[in-house]
Amino acid sequence: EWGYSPTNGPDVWARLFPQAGGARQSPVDICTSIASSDSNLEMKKLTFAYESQSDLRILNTGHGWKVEAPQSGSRLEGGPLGEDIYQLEQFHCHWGETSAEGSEHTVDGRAYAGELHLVHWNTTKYQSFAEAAQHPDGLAVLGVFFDVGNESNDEIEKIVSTLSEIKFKGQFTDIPDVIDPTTFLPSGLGYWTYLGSLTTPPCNECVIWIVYKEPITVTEEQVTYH
Ligand SMILES: NS(=O)(=O)c1ccc2o/c(=N\O)[nH]c2c1
Ligand SMILES: [Zn+2]
Repeated sequence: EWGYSPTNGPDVWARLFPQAGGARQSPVDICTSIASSDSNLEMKKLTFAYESQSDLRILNTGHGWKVEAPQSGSRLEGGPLGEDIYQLEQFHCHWGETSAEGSEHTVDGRAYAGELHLVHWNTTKYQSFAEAAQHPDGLAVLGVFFDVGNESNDEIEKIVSTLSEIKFKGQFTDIPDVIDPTTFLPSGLGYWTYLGSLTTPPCNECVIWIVYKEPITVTEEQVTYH
């Protein structure tokens, strides 16, 4: 089973998952000095139409939590996504044992306490998430960094408050509340974008990454697993 230890971590993933050795692998370190601004991206604003989600299930993935949002009406389009419509499939987080680390992307070498990924797939061109994941423009993932501060994030609280019911990998439970994914987005909507991959096996090179520059604030408890 893949993981993050020296014997099963990213350096050996390519043995089992050949795409992990590819040319557009994520995550990356975002070097802000060489990131170029693209004027026509500003023209085609990134727009999202997120609906509040109910009847959501949360899964302990063994590396964090994942909330499935199948058949959700939440859509993403514009910006670097051309003319295609991308639909929210799931959102999940990556975090660490301390708030000093946990994010997958880093910014000028700096890691954040965690990172939320809102995973969308191209419903204009493909018939399923699995099919979309086989194509270079199949997925669009929004990355939002978590910064640790004094104010807790109410929407994240609705999620992490259920984790006590799914202590072990592979366990599911229902989220009783309604979740509004727009509340996960920072107020400043500036982002970096690049063509990359799934950050975990099978590491398919199918992701248009959109990483927001501004982190959202959560508390220490909300972003470290115990
Ligand atoms: N962490 S990530 O790049 O957002 C991501 C998104 C969807 C994924 O599906 C996966 N296996 O089926 N890995 C994976 C990683
Ligand atoms: Zn992820």
